[in-house]
Amino acid sequence: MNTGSMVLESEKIEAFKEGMPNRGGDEKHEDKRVVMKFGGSSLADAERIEHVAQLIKSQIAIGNRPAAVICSAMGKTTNNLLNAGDFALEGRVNVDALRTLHHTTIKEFDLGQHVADDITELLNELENMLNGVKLLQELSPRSLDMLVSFGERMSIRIMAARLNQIGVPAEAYDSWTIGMITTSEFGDARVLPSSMEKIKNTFSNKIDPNTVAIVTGFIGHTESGKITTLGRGGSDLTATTIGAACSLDEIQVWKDVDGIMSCDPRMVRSAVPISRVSFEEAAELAYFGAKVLHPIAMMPAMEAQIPVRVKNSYNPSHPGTVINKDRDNENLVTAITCKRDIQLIDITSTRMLGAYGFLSKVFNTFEKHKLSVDVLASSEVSVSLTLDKKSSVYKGHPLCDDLGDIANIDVKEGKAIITLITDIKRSSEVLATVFKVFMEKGIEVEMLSQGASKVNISFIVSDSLVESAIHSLHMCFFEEQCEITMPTNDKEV
Ligand SMILES: Nc1ncnc2c1ncn2[C@@H]1O[C@H](COP(=O)(O)OP(=O)(O)O)[C@@H](O)[C@H]1O
Ligand SMILES: N[C@@H](CC(=O)OP(=O)(O)O)C(=O)O
Repeated sequence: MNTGSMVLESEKIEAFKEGMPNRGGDEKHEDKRVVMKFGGSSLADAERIEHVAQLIKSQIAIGNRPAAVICSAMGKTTNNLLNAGDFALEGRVNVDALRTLHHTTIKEFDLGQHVADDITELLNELENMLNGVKLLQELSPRSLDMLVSFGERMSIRIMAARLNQIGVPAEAYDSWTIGMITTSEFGDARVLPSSMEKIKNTFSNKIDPNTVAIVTGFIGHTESGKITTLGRGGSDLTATTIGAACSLDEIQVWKDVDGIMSCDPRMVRSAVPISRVSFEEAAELAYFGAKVLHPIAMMPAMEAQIPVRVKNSYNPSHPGTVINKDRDNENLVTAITCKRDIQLIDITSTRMLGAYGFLSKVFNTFEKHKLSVDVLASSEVSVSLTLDKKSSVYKGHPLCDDLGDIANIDVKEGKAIITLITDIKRSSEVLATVFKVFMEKGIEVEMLSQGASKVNISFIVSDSLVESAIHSLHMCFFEEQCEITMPTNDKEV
């Protein structure tokens, strides 16, 4: 694809500004001020970037005006940067694939020498850094954050240049230059509350409201200027933080699906989009496997009471899913999700300690080893819990040594968590229906937990049964509306 003419033409931009809605004057304006976020899959190559750029332009034309557009790194760039770090530790430094991806995109659009020079400078800096890693044989969490930051720093420059080229005034900003300041927990930093005021001031006083700020998702700075990341998938959090700081009308997360679906559409082809969910439901869905949105990303929007809309960049006229304060859904079940290949750990007290001492020792030990538990069920003398792949416990793991004197530990592999986001006031109906389906399909439930957050019910089953279980549940709750026979109260008959 060659887009032909290049260079930001100021007349084109002026003409576009004039055509822009909400441009001052006496008319009544009904524009929506929004933040738009585009993930790596929407920015995978020149063709996708072009699609997003044209989409932004056409959205502006209909009054959907982005104060900021948050971009993730192109395609699988973050993973490729992490791999490049591992290779450097093994003595190999090679950024050829990243050079090719970014420079090919620049050439396809004919974005000009200064954009090419900016990207070359970043790639050279990256290469120097990898040579340092190779030499020092060290890649600390702080260095890893700097390493992966190059992905977003390159993608925003390309996106801003392409927007300017098609007549949408845009400027690229590394997030710290607009006030995104974080804690120094490298790899999983938190946005500092003081960022809100800083971001608000930047947008009110420093950024021309007629210019779209193209901002790096996922990355920030500590107060002392070290680059940090907000955890994988953290660009959603950048978007909600900016939306909340600037009190925008809506936070839009653009994907390749018609919103949050009743189930992962890659697993269940008949999955349907959900029109509305609450923040709480969306957070639980994300936490329990539907990787549509980063779970922590909901917080700023929830606190500022700003709706988040998940939209499809390939079907922009579809309203998508609105995530808002309250549950507004008649369905018994809002969505079904699963987390696969997890461990189920049974910890049974050898009765050396009373119930209180036993539970506190178990939880303290998990905390000590930084093992994060997803689902838990307990009795006075035993605790069953699940751990995901990232934090699995193996034979001889220090956790087993630490708990060995008070408990027997049984680790079961190959399990899956199926989570139903439901109207918890109707949990008996949900449970009756689920067990009817599972009995018909011969699916054994190994553990069950009803979340205290009041919107989810989780079932632990063998991973080999998960697809059949999910298909049957989806069919029942979303396709056939299967009948449940509730017990009647007619004992005297
Ligand atoms: N419940 C769900 N609703 C919508 N999409 C889902 C769901 N579960 C999994 N997905 C998958 O998530 C994908 C979008 O997430 P992702 O690829 O991480 O987006 P991006 O890189 O654009 O941020 C969709 O293409 C879809 O296949
Ligand atoms: N690029 C980062 C941040 C991010 O949010 O990406 P995406 O929006 O593609 O999930 C990552 O891969 O984790």
